[in-house]
Amino acid sequence: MFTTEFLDLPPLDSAQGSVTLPGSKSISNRVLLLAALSHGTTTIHDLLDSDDTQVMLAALKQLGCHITPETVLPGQPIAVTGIGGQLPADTAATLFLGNAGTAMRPLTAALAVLGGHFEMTGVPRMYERPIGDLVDALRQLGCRIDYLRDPGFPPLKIGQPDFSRWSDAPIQVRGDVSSQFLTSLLMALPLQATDKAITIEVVGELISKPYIHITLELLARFGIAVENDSWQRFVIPAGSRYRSPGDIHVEADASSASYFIALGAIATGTTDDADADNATERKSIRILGVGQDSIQGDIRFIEAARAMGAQVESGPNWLEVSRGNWPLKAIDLDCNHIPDAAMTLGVMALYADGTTSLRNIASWRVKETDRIAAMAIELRKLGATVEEGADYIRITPPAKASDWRAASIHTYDDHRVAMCFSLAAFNPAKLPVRIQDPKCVGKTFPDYFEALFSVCQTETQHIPVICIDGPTASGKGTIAAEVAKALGYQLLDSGALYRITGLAASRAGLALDDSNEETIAEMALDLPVRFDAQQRVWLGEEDISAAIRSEEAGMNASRVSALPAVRTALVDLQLSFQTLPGLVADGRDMGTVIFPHAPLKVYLWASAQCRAERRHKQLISKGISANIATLLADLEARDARDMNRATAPLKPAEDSLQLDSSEMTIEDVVAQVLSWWQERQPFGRA
Ligand SMILES: Nc1ncnc2c1ncn2[C@@H]1O[C@H](COP(=O)(O)OP(=O)(O)OP(=O)(O)O)[C@@H](O)[C@H]1O
Ligand SMILES: Nc1ccn([C@@H]2O[C@H](COP(=O)(O)O)[C@@H](O)[C@H]2O)c(=O)n1
Repeated sequence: MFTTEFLDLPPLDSAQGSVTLPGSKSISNRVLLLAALSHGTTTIHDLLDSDDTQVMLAALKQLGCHITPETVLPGQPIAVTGIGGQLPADTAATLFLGNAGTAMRPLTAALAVLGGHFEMTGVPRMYERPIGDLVDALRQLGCRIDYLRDPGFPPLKIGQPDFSRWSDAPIQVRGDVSSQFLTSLLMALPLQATDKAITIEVVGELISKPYIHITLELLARFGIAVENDSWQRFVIPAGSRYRSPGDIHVEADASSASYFIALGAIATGTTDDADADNATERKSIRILGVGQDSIQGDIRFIEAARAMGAQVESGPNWLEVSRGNWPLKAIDLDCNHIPDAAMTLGVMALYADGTTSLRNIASWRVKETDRIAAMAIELRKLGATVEEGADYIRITPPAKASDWRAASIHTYDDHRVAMCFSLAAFNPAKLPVRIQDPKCVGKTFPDYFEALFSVCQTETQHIPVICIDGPTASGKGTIAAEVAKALGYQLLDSGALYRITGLAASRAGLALDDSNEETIAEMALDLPVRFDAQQRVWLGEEDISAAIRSEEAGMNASRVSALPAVRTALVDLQLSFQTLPGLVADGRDMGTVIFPHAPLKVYLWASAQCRAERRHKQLISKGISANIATLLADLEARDARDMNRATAPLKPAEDSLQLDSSEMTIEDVVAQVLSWWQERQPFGRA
């Protein structure tokens, strides 16, 4: 997951490949709660690991459920042993539910029926999301719920219910604000329907019926067969008792699929596809984990995408999408049946041939943010003309490529805003798009951007590179790593490649001079080298991170790096690091030879004395004894060799910015490089 302040998406060209989507949030949190309320142990496969499921899991643990393993581990099922329909008397807890509506509302209902003493808390936005209709419904039954701040909104205090006041009358709940209120009642009331049936009556038109469909399907899997009378009355039968189904699989998130369906519709061809008949390969995006058998309502996003021009094929749990009509066709659609996925249509509208109207979306206003307002503001930033109303949005795309704007998208702590606006990076003006606070995707799809980049292609020249060159111990490696971290970019420590080559050659007993130039170059071409996520360096199965960092390894690197054939052998490997979303490369010739067109080149230096002192401190801190005078002599020798060799000598690129870091702290240097970088972006300062 990208945890940077912002993520800059370079202009993207096309997309092709296959993605496996994470589990559905709606199904994951429902299954977790149902498993928790059941008798027995439920083994849940493919559970989503996200902010919202994490708060649910934490709450269930607080309520005494046994959960193994304690956190969701990739590829591993999670086992939840339920409380069997009742909590120990006087259970008390304060539950923090973040901004997870799928945790706050159903848990409130279940705990209000079970009884105990609870405080239901969350993030500030949760305290702006209505819950009054659910509380009113539960109070009809005799549940005790108080508002701790504003009436109608969390935080809430839950006490011991008094069901004696309930006359068996149907429980009434509004259906036109959020379907989560009805879902919450449907999941909580079986706990009370042990002796007699309970009827729920919906007041007003029920919105988002597909989400109720998911709830009913899952209730059936846990032994509760609710009678659905035309979506207006729901009867929970007498004798209801939650029973674990044993194993249950969570299907992939159909709302998350919408971004990749849109990607297929927008980006699997290019506008330059003049001679499609001769195209040898039909590009497509294959989506794994969800398909035509999905129980999720948002799977009907496919119909809307087809109406706009997407070509979609499907199987039970897969979809394959490619571009059909181009530009996309503008549509006018009642989106009540796909409230979440419909946001994606808002961004697809940027690529349409006219004005797209998305109607009946009032529920957008009470989601993670006011989504109608958010979409309108951000789409306008990109150059679209937008009209918004209480329950609709109308989007007219920029008239021509030059009307598009490079925008910094505010994401309102709303995962869906972040994900759908990433699709604006395919704009015909080839402008980058900045996504602020990209980690908000953690709510449902923590690795969304990684998945996106894995299937997107763009011209190499569009993938930005920041070069940091300079003499030894000037701080290049340290600064490059920090800058890459701040921007979410890849990191190339090119010196490590020469160090590895030097190590491998000296281990092979070769003299590191031109008598072995070709042999060492061949070794460099075939190095089984790998950098892992912890920045460790592997040569085959051996972790050589420490071995290549000695002063001797640095000197050996300097020797092999003076051999032109070795330098040539390592070029392709270095170029291969230039991948989405961008690269920070440190070395001696990054700006002069390897990435001559890089948009920012920094030549970082410091006085020799200062560098010798820094290296001395660095070695001492690692427990390696060192002597400043010797270090100074060694680094001056290394500088001389690096600067005076015939091929790719160390020197500032003509268009580089020089930075003397002798009197600067690491933080100062990082800030300076980032500030230079910002100055080159079209978004202005973040
Ligand atoms: N501006 C700075 N102020 C103080 N110390 C610094 C500064 N920049 C880097 N250092 C420290 O100097 C030491 C050397 O830095 P680093 O290893 O990043 O240099 P380098 O240029 O990559 O060296 P080499 O080319 O030998 O790999 C590290 O201990 C680092 O923490
Ligand atoms: N682009 C580069 C990077 C490094 N070298 C040579 O490797 C030596 C070790 O590099 P470090 O950055 O890890 O210290 C260095 O002294 C250079 O001789 C290079 O030539 N080109």
